Parts: sequence; C-alpha cells; structure tokens
Amino acid sequence: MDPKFEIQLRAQEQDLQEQNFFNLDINDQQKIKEGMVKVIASAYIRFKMAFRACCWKGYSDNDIYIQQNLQKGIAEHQNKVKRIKKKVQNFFQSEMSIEPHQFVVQILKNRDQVYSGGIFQHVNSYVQINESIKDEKTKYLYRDVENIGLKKSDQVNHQESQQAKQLKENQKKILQSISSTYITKYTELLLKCIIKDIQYYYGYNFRVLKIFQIEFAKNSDFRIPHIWWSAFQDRYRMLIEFKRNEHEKKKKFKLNVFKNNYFLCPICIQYNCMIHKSCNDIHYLKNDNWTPLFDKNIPKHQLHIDKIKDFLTMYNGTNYAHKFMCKDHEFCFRNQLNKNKQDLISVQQHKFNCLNKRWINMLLYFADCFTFQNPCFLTIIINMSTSNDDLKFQCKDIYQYLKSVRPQYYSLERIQNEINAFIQSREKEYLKLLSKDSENILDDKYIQKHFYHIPDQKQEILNQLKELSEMLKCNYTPCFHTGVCDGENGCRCYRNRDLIEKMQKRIDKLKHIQKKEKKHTKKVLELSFDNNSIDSNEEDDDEESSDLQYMTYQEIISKFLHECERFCGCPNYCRSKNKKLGCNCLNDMTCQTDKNCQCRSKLRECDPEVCRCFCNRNARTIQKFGLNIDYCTNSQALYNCKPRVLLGKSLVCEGLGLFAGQDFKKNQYIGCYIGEIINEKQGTERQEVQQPQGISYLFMLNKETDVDSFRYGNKMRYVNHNCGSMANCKVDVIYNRGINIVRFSAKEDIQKGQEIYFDYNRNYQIEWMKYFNEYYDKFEQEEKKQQVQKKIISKFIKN
Ligand SMILES: C[S@@+](CC[C@H](N)C(=O)[O-])C[C@H]1O[C@@H](n2cnc3c(N)ncnc32)[C@H](O)[C@@H]1O
Repeated sequence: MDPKFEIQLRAQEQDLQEQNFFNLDINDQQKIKEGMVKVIASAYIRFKMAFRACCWKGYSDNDIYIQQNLQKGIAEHQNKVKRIKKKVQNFFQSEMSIEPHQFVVQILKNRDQVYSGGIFQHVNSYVQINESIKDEKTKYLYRDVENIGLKKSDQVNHQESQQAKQLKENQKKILQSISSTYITKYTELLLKCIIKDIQYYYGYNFRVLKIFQIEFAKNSDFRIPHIWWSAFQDRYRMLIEFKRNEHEKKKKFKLNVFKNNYFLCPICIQYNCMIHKSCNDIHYLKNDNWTPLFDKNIPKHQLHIDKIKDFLTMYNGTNYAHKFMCKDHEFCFRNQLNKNKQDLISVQQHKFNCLNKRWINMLLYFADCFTFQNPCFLTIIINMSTSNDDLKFQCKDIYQYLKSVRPQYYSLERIQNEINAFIQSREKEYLKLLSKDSENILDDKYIQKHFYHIPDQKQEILNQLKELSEMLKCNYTPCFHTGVCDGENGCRCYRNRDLIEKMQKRIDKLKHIQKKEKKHTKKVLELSFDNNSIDSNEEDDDEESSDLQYMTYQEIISKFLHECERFCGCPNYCRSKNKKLGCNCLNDMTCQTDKNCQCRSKLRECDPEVCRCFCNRNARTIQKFGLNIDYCTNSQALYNCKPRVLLGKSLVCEGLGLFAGQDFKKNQYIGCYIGEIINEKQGTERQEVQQPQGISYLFMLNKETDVDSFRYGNKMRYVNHNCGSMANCKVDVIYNRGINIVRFSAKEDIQKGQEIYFDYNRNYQIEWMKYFNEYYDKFEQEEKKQQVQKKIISKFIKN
C-alpha cells in the first residue's frame, strides 16, 4: 500500500474511534475497519493503474498494450463482482437466522475477497437475493436495509412488538452510521487520494478524466460520480490560487536575485533578457580560480573492519584477543589494576581530540560487538592510525576512555574477576601464548598485513589520469587578459599545459611501477624455471610499453587536445600530432561505425582538410552536383546539415517537444545543442533563476562547463526527457572545428512523427515514467517472444 495513503487512512481511523458510534464489539469494529482499509487500498491501487494506462491511451491511440491492460482490468473487475455476489448468496442462504448488523459484520470479516464499493455492493446483493427468500425474519432484515434508503421494494406487512421496534431503530442507526461514516468517509478519502494522484502526475486535466470514464463505461456499469467532478473543480480552483501565490513569491524572489546585477540587461532594463548579449555574466571567466585537483589529506590506509571482526570471533574460543597483553607490562592497564584498584591516570584527552573520528567510532564499534574488548589489543590497532609517537596511545588510555564511554563493559570488578579466573585456571597456557603467539601474531607487521588495505598505487594513478583527462576535455575558452598566458592570468591555455605536465608525471610513475612489477615476476620465474626459459622471456622486456594498459602520453594528447589540431597556437604538442589526425577509412565508405572510423571512435567529426577517407575526399563534389550518393555520415555538423524536425505539444509534459519530421536511421545525425557556454558557477546560478520558472535549458558538458540554451539556442532545446527504451536519441560531446559540440543522433530507427527523447541523467527521474516504461518493455519482450513462437509454429506447419 502507498505509505502516504496508509498514513491518511490511519488518521481517518482515529477520527472514527473518537466518535464511538458503534454498539458492536471492539473486535468487530476493528475487523470492519481493517476490512475497509484493505478494500479501499486495493481499489485505490487498481484505479491508479487503470488511470495511468488511460492517460497514456489518451495520448497515443495505437497503444495495444494499454488497451489490453485496460480490458484485462475491466474483465477482472467484472469477474470479481460476480464471484462476490455468489459468495454472498451462498453465505446468506446458509445462515438465515442472523441479525442484520451481524450480517454486515460477517460479510466484512471476509474483506480480502470483497471488491471496492464494499458495503454498497453487498447490501445491493442482499436486496437482490430477497426475492428468493421467504422466511419472515429475513424479510424483516431486508426492510431495515430498505429504510436506509438504498433501494425501495415491496411492502411487507407484519405485526411488530415494542421490543422489535426498538431493535429495529437501533439496527437502523447502526447501518446508517456504517453507511454515513465508513462508506462516505472512506470513499471520499479514496477520491481525494486519486485526485491528488491525478494532480501530481498529470495536472488538472479534465480530458484525462473524461477518457477514463469513457473507457470504463464501455464494458462495465461504472460511472464517475458527480462528486469526483465537483472535487476536481474545487481542486482546480485551489490550484489556481496556489499558482497565483507562487507567482507573487517568484516576483519577490526575482527582486532578491537583483543583487546579481549582471543578469540585468542595461539596454532593455529587463532581468535575464533573452535578446541582448550585453547582460552576459562573463566576468566569471576572468576571475575563474584554479583549485587544486587532488586532496593530499585523504588517508591512504584503510582498515578491514570485517577482517578484524572475523579474527576476533575466530579467537574467541581460546580468548586469544582477550588474553593478549601489551609488551610494556609496566604500563599495561591490567598491571595497574593489580597494583591499585582505583581509577588509573586521567585520560589523555588531547590525544583523543587529535584522533580521527573514524577511529573513535571504530573503537566503540568493537567495544559494542564484543562487550568486553581487550584494550591492549585495541591499542595496537588504533596506534596504526598515526606515525607520530607523541600521539600514540597506551592501553591504559584506551581503557580509561572506553570505561568513560561504555561503563557497563568496563567495570573494575568485572575485569579483575575475569583476569583472576583466567590466570588461575590456565596460567601455563597463558604464559606460553604470551611468549610465543602474541608476539608472533599480533605484531605491527601482522596487523598491517592482515587488517589493513593499502590501495593499489597503480589503480590510484590510473584514476587520477582519468580525472585529469576529463579536465582536459573542457571546452576551449578565449583569454581575456593582456600579455602572456602564464599562471598569474589563470587562463585555460596555461591550465592545459599544467594538466599535461601532471599527466606526464603520472604516466612516468606508471611506467616505473610496471618495470618494477616485471622485475618481480622475473625473479619469481627464476625461482621456478631453469635459465633457458628466462632467456626467452628477456626479449619481451624491451617491448614493455606496448602492453601498457593505460594510454601513453602521446595518445592522451591526441585524444583530448583536438582543440589544438588546426587552430592551435601552442608550440609544443600540436604540430607533430597534426599528421596523425583524421581517419583513413577504406572499408567504411561513409564513416558510419566506431570500429572502422578512427574519427568516430575518438569522438571527433571528420574534417576534409585532415581526413584521408574516401567519403570526405568526395564530399564536396557530391554536395555540389547533388549526386545521389551517401557521403560522410560523420561531418553533418561541419556541413551544417539540418534534418527535418518539428515542434509540437509534448506527449510527456505540459510544454513543447521535438518531433521527427522525417525517418531517421540508427546513428543518423539529428542536430546540435546550441547555447551559451558557461562555467559551473554561472550554471548553478542560472539554475537557481530558471528553476522557479519551471523550466531549465542547461546541458552539462563536463564537470566545469555547461551549455545554456535559455537565451540562445535552436530547436534541439525542446527535446524532452524519457528513460529506458523510450529514449530514442543519444547525445555525444564531440570535437568539431577545434571546439566541443553536443551532437544528437538516433539511438534506434525513428519514424516520422515520433517524439524525440533522450535520458537527461540519473538525477532527473520521473517515477511513474520509469515504472510505466518497465512494464512496457516487459510487454514488448513477451510480444516479441510470441511472434517468434508463431513464426516457428507456422514454419513447422508448412514443412
Ligand atoms: C530542455 S526543456 C524541454 C522543452 C520544454 N518541454 C519546453 O516546452 O520548453 C527541459 C524542461 O522540460 C520539462 N520536461 C522535460 N521532460 C519532461 C518530462 N518527461 N516530464 C515532465 N517535464 C519534462 C522540464 O521542465 C525541464 O526542465
């Protein structure tokens, strides 16, 4: 059950309890309530599903899945009603002598099987059965129901005693209270929930409600009650008021943001002007601070808490960790205990203050895991966190600390008893352990080896390289300073050079590590094989760089510094690399796949002045003479191609959406996302401004840069979000003419008229859409399976 809904129901139940209106047992009351909760909850969920399906149906009429789902739902509903009617009939016939209020209670006991509409449904069936019942008592019951006004029926004459009259009145009250409180209140609640849901997912869309009614009316006698419509209207009115308030709030918000006056256009004196370039918040680019990339303070060692826990549990049988005593017997807390039973030296508070919070938590964690935990043992582990001798602990410090925080485990008496009992019983064993195992096993090396995780240096460097290469991918930004590009000006040109140097250092380090590794493996080989086999391996040693898993320095430059390719002014790296740029596709005439086309795989567009592929050599002549030959599929942005796309009312949200105006094949170019290139700070500020307006046109290019098409843009800014298999378009950030561009291309074949969607990102999730798409995918898979089966069967029959 929806948790929100459950909470609401509970609140409603409390209201009912306060009224104390029932003459029934508390148990019965409880059962009725539980029953009603179940009924309404199940009805609510069913309505919710059907409603969603209807909404989709409203948008796309050809959707077979929705139709089938809906028909299934309606058929199920009808069957349920039939089954319940039968059950009630049987029940009533077998237990004729029952009192009316008990009758209702009995039915409600079997709530699980009861269809929504609950009591109405049963009372109706009760009335319908009446004709087949001749017993006077049951007619009498029947008349009570009549009196509530649920249905008029034939007159029944019989004499009534005073007692019967009173009983009748009581029963009447009970039934009335049932109908007025449970039925109306819960149905109202149900309606409220559904309406709330509609509002949440679809806004106040009367059209959707109408479709819902039509669909349901086709196969059943269900009608949306008047109350729904009026409630809907009420809500609509409320929404308008709410919107008005929001609007006023926004005005105030805008005034607040006026402090960022670079959003104010000095020409038209409008905030966030869409026309003039003058309100550019470009000053940020000048003051862009250069922050260090790596945090040196991150601890390199990590403790395997699980391993220690295993160790402790493993030795719990022999009380090994329990018995362990520090080498410094004089200062050991046990010794001190024997000498002086009162509290020991005060806790060295400053040490604990210096200690990382993580370590203190760990200490407490162990203490809680094993109730009494040996402070000597814990001291060794804790001391691993620091190399500074002044900050190292003695076990008495740890004992004092733990005692102050967890007094229940470290009472003086308890420890004393434990130690005494232990020494008395197995003194010899204990001494042996102290002399042998404890020194051998629990020394620093042992702990370092078994309990610490020292991260793989190679992996760390590779991660750093990845991060650096991502930064290198950042878009080119022009300098605003005068004079030379150096560190003081903090411009991108200088930063890139700096990054490359950092990468170079790391690559050198990697090479060094790999050399070391090779030497080590060689030594191992020497031990296991004879000299001849080692000689044969020596030849491979020279080729070490060829089997490096990471990219070489040159590869990094050629992959990530495309911005320098033809337009570059820097002297060091670009010149030599220029020759290697571009593809030379001979097999793939149109540069269509990543495998064949080097440019595609490197996420760059083909450039006819650099590439030596067939299609690019002939592109100009093909274009000039309008020849009916496909030319390069990887340079449409360069040629400024404009495939046909249309704007229309979106199928998934209130605003506009982009629709295919022609058929698109898989991987075909759709368009480029155009907008202002801004940095991260600007991006977050603009997001703050755009969000209250309900729409955002920001596209995150990378960690540092965004593209905003709010003020400048093209049709591609209308592409809406959808997830899973419904996202039919993919987005690549590619290099084109020395800069990054955002290319939209078809993820699958798109037919003319379909809306184009792409998956915004993980953070942008619309829940109902996700679930619907999951259902849809499952359905599609099943359908495909069925089709395959059909084909196989038809083939089989033919043969
Ligand atoms: C780039 S715009 C898309 C065009 C927008 N629909 C319009 O009419 O201008 C992105 C905005 O569209 C809306 N949007 C996009 N996909 C949506 C979806 N699946 N459901 C609801 N709103 C969506 C969000 O408000 C989002 O901030």
